[in-house]
Amino acid sequence: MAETHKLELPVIDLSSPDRISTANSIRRACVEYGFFYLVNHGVEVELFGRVFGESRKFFSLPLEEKTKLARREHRGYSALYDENLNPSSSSKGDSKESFYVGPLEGETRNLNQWPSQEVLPSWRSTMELYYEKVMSSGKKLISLIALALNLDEDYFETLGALDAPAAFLRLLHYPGNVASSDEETYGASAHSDYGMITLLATDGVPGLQVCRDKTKHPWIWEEVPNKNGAFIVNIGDMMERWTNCLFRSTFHRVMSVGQERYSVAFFLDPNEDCLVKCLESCCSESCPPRFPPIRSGDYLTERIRHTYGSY
Ligand SMILES: O=C(O)CCC(=O)C(=O)O
Ligand SMILES: [Fe+2]
Repeated sequence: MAETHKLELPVIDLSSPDRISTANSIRRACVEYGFFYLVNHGVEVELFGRVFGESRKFFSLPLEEKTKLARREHRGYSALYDENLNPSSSSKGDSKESFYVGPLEGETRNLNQWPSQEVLPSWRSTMELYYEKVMSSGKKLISLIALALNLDEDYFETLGALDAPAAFLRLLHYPGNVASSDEETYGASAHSDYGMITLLATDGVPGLQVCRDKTKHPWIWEEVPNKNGAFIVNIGDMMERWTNCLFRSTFHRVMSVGQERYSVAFFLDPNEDCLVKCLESCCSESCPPRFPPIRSGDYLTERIRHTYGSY
């Protein structure tokens, strides 16, 4: 792989007592990059270790064991090449396998699929704990994002966006040894995330790249190095729409570096019934709303259907 420039993303401290200055930094980061590192977020390094350990155990199971939990209702196992985020780039699909965990509360909680207790006894409790902890960091971050948008810090809460949020945990495994024939193989081909915000943890193996200006051709890709213990946070398309394109949902991809890689993404999306309407604080006479209001659930279902061919 040709040398790519390493991006120095802004670092946001979630526990800083100076919330106004933190909110200002978040605003700059979301306008300029759509990506930043989040530190002092409250999820312990030890828990990251356990989540990556359990993830490795699951993906090491025989394929027929994993296939018993094949993805249904956007929960469970999705095998290598199942997903093609960018159909125009490679016909084969992305060389990654993944596992989705959906909301742990509310009516849909029973749709989750779990590896059997006999095979992986600590798996479910580890993932549930991680889900809760990242959710709590994510909610704190969203109150700072509200401040960054010149809104009350509980704006999204009051709107109901954070009641039973449609948040999905996604464990990812890039085998790294997939023989690349004549076409380039992507771990994850170029895409932007669909939702509000994503909090990503990786095992430190490189490969994540962003394209800061998708309108400029040819696309220029820059590497996002891992930062130990930090989340890599990015803005999704729904948030871009909500902010009338003030915040960017930045294109990114994962290149295979010939090395196995694990990562864990947490897609924090609002309650399905939440209406996503361009925020007044992001609109003006010279910059009117660019999108009509849309129900969050309808928007996401449509996007997921487009990627997988079904929900
Ligand atoms: O694995 C990574 O580093 C990124 C994964 C990603 O972009 C995604 O699942 O949306
Ligand atoms: Fe992504």
